[in-house]
Order: sequence, then structure tokens, then C-alpha cells
Amino acid sequence: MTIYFYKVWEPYGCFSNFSPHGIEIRGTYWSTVEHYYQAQKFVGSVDAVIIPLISAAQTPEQAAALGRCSTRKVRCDWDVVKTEVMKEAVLKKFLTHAEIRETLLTTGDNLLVENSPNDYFWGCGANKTGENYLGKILMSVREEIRSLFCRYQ
Ligand SMILES: Nc1c(N[C@@H]2O[C@H](COP(=O)(O)O)[C@@H](O)[C@H]2O)[nH]c(=O)[nH]c1=O
Repeated sequence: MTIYFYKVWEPYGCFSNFSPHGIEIRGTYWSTVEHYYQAQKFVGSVDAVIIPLISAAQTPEQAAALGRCSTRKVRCDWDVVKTEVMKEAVLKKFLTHAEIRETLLTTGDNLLVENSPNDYFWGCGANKTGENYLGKILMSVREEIRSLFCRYQ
């Protein structure tokens, strides 16, 4: 079976990076994975000044809008590092919050797919042919957590 998720208020909404589950990474707290991910785009860039604004954004939607601003300059290695940045944040989210960790574990070996209609990298896109990197990261985090917590095996 394939489990599709996308919006926070839909089934399996806790798998969305917009879900209200904070993470602490290297001593800094981020309200959502999305806040952290969008801010990392500007580490070491000339537009690093935007990082505290992303961090302070009231909602993940606002954090994403700031990070997607086309006039800002994203760090030059972003395409190389972005999946690792996402993996670290998603792993931290599920290590931090026990209730969503259980939800992730109850999905067993089902395929997890971010059902984003317009994202063919992190999601499956409108025609379901996208790369689904967020789903792949969630499945690898599920595997890692399974071996760490030794349950549902
Ligand atoms: N869930 C979700 C989205 N999807 C998320 O957007 C992020 C990719 O952003 P970017 O690299 O800037 O295109 C990534 O975290 C992906 O999971 N986008 C949205 O506008 N609304 C949403 O509810």
C-alpha cells in the first residue's frame, strides 16, 4: 500500500515538514523542519541576513515564502547539500517527538509519498512521477528509528 501525505490537517499530516514539531539542531531551536530547511539555504550566502527572519517567522508558510524569495541568493552548494540537510532535520523531528515516531513506525513497510501537486523533487508532483525525496527520507528515518528503538520488528 502507498501512504500519501501532504497538508498538515490531512491524514498523516505529521509527516509534512510544516507540522508543528520543533527541533533543536546544534543548540538552535526551530519551530518546524520547514523553518530549519529554508534557513539552511542561506548559510554562508551573501543573503545570510535573512536567516534570523526565517527563524522568527510565525508560520512554516511564512518561513517557506521567505526562503523561496527569488531575489535572494541561495548558497552555492545548496543542490549538493539539501537532501542531507533535510535528512538531519527529519530524523531529529522523529527522535524528539514520541507520538509521531509511533505514527511513523505503524506505517510498517508501506511506501510513503509526499503528494505535492507541484513539487517533483521532494514530492511526487501532479502526475505521480516525481522523485519523492521527502518520502524516501521518511522511509530511511523509519528504518533508522526501527533499529534504534527495536520495536515492530
Ligand atoms: N508540505 C508543503 C510543501 N512542501 C515542502 O516544501 C519544501 C520545499 O521547498 P522548496 O525547496 O523551497 O521548494 C519541502 O519541505 C517540501 O516538503 N510546500 C508547500 O508550499 N506547502 C506545504 O504544505
